[in-house]
Amino acid sequence: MYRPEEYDEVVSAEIPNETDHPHLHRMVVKHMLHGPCGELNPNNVCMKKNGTCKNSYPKAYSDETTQTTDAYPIYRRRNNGVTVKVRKAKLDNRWVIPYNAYLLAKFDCHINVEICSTIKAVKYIYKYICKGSDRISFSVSSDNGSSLIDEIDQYQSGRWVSPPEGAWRIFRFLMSEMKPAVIHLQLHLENYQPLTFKKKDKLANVLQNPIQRKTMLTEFFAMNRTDKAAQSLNLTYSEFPDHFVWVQDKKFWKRRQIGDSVGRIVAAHPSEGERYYLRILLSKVRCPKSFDDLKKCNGVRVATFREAALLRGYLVDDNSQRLCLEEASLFHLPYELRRLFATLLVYSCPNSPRELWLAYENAMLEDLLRYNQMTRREATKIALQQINGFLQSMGKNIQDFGIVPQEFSSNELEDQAREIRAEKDIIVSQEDLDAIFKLNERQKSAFETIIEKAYSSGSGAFFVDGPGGTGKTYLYRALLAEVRSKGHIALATATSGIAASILPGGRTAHSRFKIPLDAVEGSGCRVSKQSSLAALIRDSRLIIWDEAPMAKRSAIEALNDLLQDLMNSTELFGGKVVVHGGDFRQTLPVVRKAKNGSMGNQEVDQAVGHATVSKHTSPTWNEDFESDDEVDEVIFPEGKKFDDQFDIRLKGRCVIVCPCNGLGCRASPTPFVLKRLFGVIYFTGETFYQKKGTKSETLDACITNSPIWPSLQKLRLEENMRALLDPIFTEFLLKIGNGTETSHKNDLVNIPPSMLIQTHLDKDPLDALIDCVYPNTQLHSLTTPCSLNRAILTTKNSFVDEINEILIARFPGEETEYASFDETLDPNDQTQYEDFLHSLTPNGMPPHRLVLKPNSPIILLRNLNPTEGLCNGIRLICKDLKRNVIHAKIASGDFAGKQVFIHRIPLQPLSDEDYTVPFKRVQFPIRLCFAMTINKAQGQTLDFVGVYLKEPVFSHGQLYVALSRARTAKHAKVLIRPPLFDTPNIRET
Ligand SMILES: Nc1ncnc2c1ncn2[C@@H]1O[C@H](COP(=O)(O)OP(=O)(O)OP(=O)(O)O)[C@@H](O)[C@H]1O
Repeated sequence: MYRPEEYDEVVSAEIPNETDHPHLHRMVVKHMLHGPCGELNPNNVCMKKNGTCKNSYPKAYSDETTQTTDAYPIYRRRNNGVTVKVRKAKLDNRWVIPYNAYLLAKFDCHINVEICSTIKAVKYIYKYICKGSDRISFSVSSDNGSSLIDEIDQYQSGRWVSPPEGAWRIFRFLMSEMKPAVIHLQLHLENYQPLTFKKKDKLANVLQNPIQRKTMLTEFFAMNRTDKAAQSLNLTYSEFPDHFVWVQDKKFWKRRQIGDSVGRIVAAHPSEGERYYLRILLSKVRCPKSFDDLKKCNGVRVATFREAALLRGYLVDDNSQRLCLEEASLFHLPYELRRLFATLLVYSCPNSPRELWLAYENAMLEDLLRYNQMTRREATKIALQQINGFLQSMGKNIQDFGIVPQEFSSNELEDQAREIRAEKDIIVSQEDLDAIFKLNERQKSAFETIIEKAYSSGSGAFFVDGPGGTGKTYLYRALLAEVRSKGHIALATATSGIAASILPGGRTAHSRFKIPLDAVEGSGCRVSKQSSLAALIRDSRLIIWDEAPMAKRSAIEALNDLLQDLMNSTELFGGKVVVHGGDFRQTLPVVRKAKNGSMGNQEVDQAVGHATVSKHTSPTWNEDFESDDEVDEVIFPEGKKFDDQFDIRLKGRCVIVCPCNGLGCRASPTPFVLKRLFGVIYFTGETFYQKKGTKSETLDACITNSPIWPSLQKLRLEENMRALLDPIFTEFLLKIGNGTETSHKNDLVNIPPSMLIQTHLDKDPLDALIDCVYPNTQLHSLTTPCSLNRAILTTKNSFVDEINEILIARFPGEETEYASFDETLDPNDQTQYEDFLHSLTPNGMPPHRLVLKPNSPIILLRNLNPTEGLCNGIRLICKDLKRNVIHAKIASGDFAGKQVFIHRIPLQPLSDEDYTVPFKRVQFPIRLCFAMTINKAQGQTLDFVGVYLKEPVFSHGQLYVALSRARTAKHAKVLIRPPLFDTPNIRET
């Protein structure tokens, strides 16, 4: 479909090379170029009245192909100086029309090619096939300047059949083909199927003819009733065409022998009512035997498909908060019920909180009335105070929800001493007290330095730096135990919820000090000087902030300002003893590439780095990298000079650089991973992106750039305590961590063969890995929950899902399926994209189809209520799986053993995720966690670690994090797939 005047065909310099396209070897490849237009040829047919090309040629140069938010991608057009002459004009890469070299070479003719880069571009597949030069509008006019203009008369629509099309039509060749075939599955309510009949047919006969009444849907039900194969396959309606073929003339399904197809139930709009709800049921319910069967669930029969969808949990029930509390109240855990009520208020925004409170007031007061023998007023006051406490830890106040009865004044529900009492109530474990005497030399020296300051009432600001496993957490626990056991207050905080949950009484620093999540320079903590929190902070002897390198420096500076203000002192941190800690080696969250300049969520909204790099000074760019716009210059640590060996290897799109382990160099994040800088390997994470367009903000973001940084006393831990039992393994880990392990071409490092799963055995290697990590005895022990201190770690969420699916199928017990309700933000998109949205599992979101069994391990994906242990990354064991609430037990960290309720919440993909259809998913914020990503495992010590490398790790740092979760080499197994010869990062010796 082209117009010869518009496009030219030339042999261009951009012939794909042999490595990219081995099949093109020695073929002459022609490329299509847009004919010269604009200044080069103002009369070209593509020119619009305003003097621009209607196809926007010449396009801009671009180093890489990138996907844009609208339909077309921006293709790679490198400014490599190569030009070709076309009709006397010199054209370069900006004029090349998207092409496929193979097709051009094979058919030797013009063939336009576009990449359908987004779901919104799919329409082009259909549009381009149906549109074209065979239909035109044309006008006939004479040159004699006749004044009468009759547009209707003049304009005609004509159809032009070209000779090739004529030939194809005469010979009945296929004009287009679609593979695999998409089968449109009929959708109709009972007895509402369309009937076709001829004029002369008698209606009574038509109605009585059983064949006439048959449709794909009625026969799908019939097959499920009668056909053994259909029953054992247990399929949904959309899956049915994968295994059966519809015979249209005889109207029956027969077993598929060859080929494949995709089943799509025809769309129904929510406004169609029952037909829409029938479609929801048909897309989810397996092996339904009749319309009536769809209306039954757990022995209950309802009257409508809507009710059935609600009953099965496929729709958000207006009543869902009530049902959730109803189900949770059956467990008689009133304290937990109060916490659940508070999270429901915050996350599910009920229409009438007061009615909800009144309906479940009795259940929520049960323990206070029965065991504490309080009056009803006293019990209500305590319950509301507690609920207010939960709400306040989530940044809300009970007064915002209108549930407080009039007889209570607002002051009455503010428990002034709550903060201090809660801190004093923290139980110091014997284990932590014993740790004080088990500290190694470095830990002991750090411990004494810090404690000496804490007891002398002198000021002290520290940074505890040590590779993973050197006992930083162990040291913090010993410090907390020492101070608390003497009756003093010690505040334990961390940047992320999961790190906070490992510390006794740990809270995220943001929630503890009320630091705004989007803290920018000068933004203050929201703590009033008269509040109980202010009193608590003033009273504290010690403040610990773990994972400080992951926090923005503005947050740490905000704490400094807060303490100076509360203590009326200009000393650093108001003269308090504050211990920061962390490990610059591990994979660190970095600022993501955010659309519209907005930041990602708190946990990924970080940036740490220690050098910036400029395009002109960088000797070797890895061409695979996305973009280098953000980089201006290299700032090296003092005394270090640029080294010719300096190799910038850009893996993924990551940002962490650490030339000096965070001690002393200038820090500034860049969108690159710098490797081998001054003989040290630097690390990066999987999916961290540089936020675009706000470089200066990001450069400023990290702790090492703060004026506070030089004043922090650095305490170093060196001995790896996690792997103490296996010194050879420890040494190997440290070498990987420090980048001194011998690496080969493409940064390959050798993994000791004893740690590898053999891939040449008869057994499927993934099965072998699974068996190592979860031997049958572990998986099938119904009495004790599956051991959670084991995990398979891998690089991507898609691999995590693959392993979780295998393991949940093997796990004993009856499965419960929770389907999410996915809603497009634009209601008009709902019908079109609903099925597509179900297929997505964006980063940090639960899947559409969540399959769980009692005792299966899960991981929480949101900070529901960190103060109560419900933080992002915490692992739990499912106990009871109710329709609207999951009763679970916290399995790790300081809150291990605590029973909690989890409810559905609305979740949206992070704003920086590139989803063309913005949507909201209502689902339980959890995932299975037999397997998890390496990044999620950071900071945890595991009894057994399986590392599944379906693709190479993104960096040695990631490998280091994965392996260092184990204590000995015996407790870590690595499966490298595919076999290693061409895997870039890891190889077997
Ligand atoms: N002095 C010690 N004596 C005995 N065991 C120790 C000691 N120090 C640390 N450990 C143990 O070593 C393991 C790793 O320690 P810890 O988790 O404190 O390290 P970390 O530096 O915080 O690691 P990461 O940075 O990976 O979170 C833990 O199992 C801990 O109990």
